[in-house]
Amino acid sequence: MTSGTSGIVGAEGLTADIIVVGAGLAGLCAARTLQRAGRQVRVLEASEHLGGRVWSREAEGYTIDAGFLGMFTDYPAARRQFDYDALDLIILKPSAVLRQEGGVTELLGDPRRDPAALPGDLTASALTAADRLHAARLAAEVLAGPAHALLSGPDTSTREFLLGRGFSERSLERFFSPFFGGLVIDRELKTSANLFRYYLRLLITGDVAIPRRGMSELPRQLAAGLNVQRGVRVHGLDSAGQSVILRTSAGEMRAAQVIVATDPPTAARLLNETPNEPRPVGRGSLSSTYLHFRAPQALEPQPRLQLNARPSGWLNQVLWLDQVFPNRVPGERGLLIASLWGIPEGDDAALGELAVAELRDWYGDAVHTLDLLAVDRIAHVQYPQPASYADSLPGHSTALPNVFLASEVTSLSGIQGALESGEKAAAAILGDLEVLSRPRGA
Ligand SMILES: Cc1cc2nc3c(=O)[nH]c(=O)nc-3n(C[C@H](O)[C@H](O)[C@H](O)COP(=O)(O)OP(=O)(O)OC[C@H]3O[C@@H](n4cnc5c(N)ncnc54)[C@H](O)[C@@H]3O)c2cc1C
Repeated sequence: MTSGTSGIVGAEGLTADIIVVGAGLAGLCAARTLQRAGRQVRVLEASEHLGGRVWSREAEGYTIDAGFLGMFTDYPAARRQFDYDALDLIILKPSAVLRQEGGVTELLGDPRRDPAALPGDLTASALTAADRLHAARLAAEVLAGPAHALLSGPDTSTREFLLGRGFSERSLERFFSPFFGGLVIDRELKTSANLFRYYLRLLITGDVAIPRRGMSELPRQLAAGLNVQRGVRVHGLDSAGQSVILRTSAGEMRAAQVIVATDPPTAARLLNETPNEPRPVGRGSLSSTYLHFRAPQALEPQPRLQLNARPSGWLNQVLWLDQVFPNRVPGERGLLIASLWGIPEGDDAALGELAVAELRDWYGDAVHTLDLLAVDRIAHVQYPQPASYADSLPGHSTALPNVFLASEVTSLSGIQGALESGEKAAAAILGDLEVLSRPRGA
């Protein structure tokens, strides 16, 4: 066999003891855990950047994240894996502006940490008086017991759960759909109610934060000291006795053990998943488009996330990043990120016009100053997590001998799920039962 262009072939013809396929958060977390346990690990990454879906780049002097991402500071796995001080986190305000029909704007949030949200919390048209009482009760309920316990037990859709709790249809349409639906890319609130309650808990007890220098700080911290080979795509895996052969764009490589840490659709292919698998790795994809606009100046001084609460149109969330990250903007300029539901057809210019047409309702003719800087069309942002999705999650062992899975798809779609899966895939190799028995979401 050949070892690949820069493979270091070990005594048994191995390129490395362990090869991790994919340098997203799951793969990097698994690789770091194994390397710290004394294993020889190599990470192969198809793209030229670290972090998979979590990364930032420079565009004409602006630092932009590939999409709008934030980390819940109370993710238990993030607390274990990251040095928060070194990440230099900027905490987003725990509130959001709801843009309702007819040009009405309503600020809602946690009044303890953002007192400006108090009047909206008390009077916003999105909530009835009864909704406010139900919300207070729900908040108290999710605070009882550990956060991860909210992920287990009987499940239903968020929509059914909220209606069952007495929340009004109006609150679902005008508040919960733009707020939680916008987060999980599911306007209809079909997503698991257990997941909703888990996220609600984390939002009450912690913050949403983004590193000052960009989301790339997360993978950079995990990857320090690791052997990561970029630009190497793995096309297939073959079992070979006690080892695994990897067919890659840089030739064949061989490892005693392999961790597949790609996005779920690719992982399903590499693991030769067949249809009707009871615990599928490929579970579909929710997609989204992100438009980055610059402007001579921000069109408003709002440092909070803005949620489009109108039930139609393409616009989902909007944030003026220059108000939160002045360091990412050259000079006194505006930088706006707008997310769209799905991936509309059309070239960049057409998508820019689509977003500007909807933003015109917010900012009037001043939208002519918006200049499209970059577009990210992301086919797999998350996988759908409907009611009871967790009943059929795959584990870390696979049908291929010596091949393990580290992926958000083993837990929940997000940074917690990715890190947790990296920890557990490594634990499966190391035989670390304590980590393996940690509950999902803990
Ligand atoms: C725009 C956006 C916003 C998000 N917002 C949030 C948020 O606010 N909070 C949150 O918690 N989560 C959020 N998420 C989800 C979160 O980013 C993911 O759940 C998490 O990063 C998944 O990590 P991963 O390592 O499992 O997969 P990935 O990040 O997909 O990493 C997989 C890696 O494998 C590589 N790869 C793929 N195929 C191959 C191959 N054949 N050979 C070699 N390498 C390969 C890829 O290039 C990639 O680097 C968001 C995601 C996106 C895209």
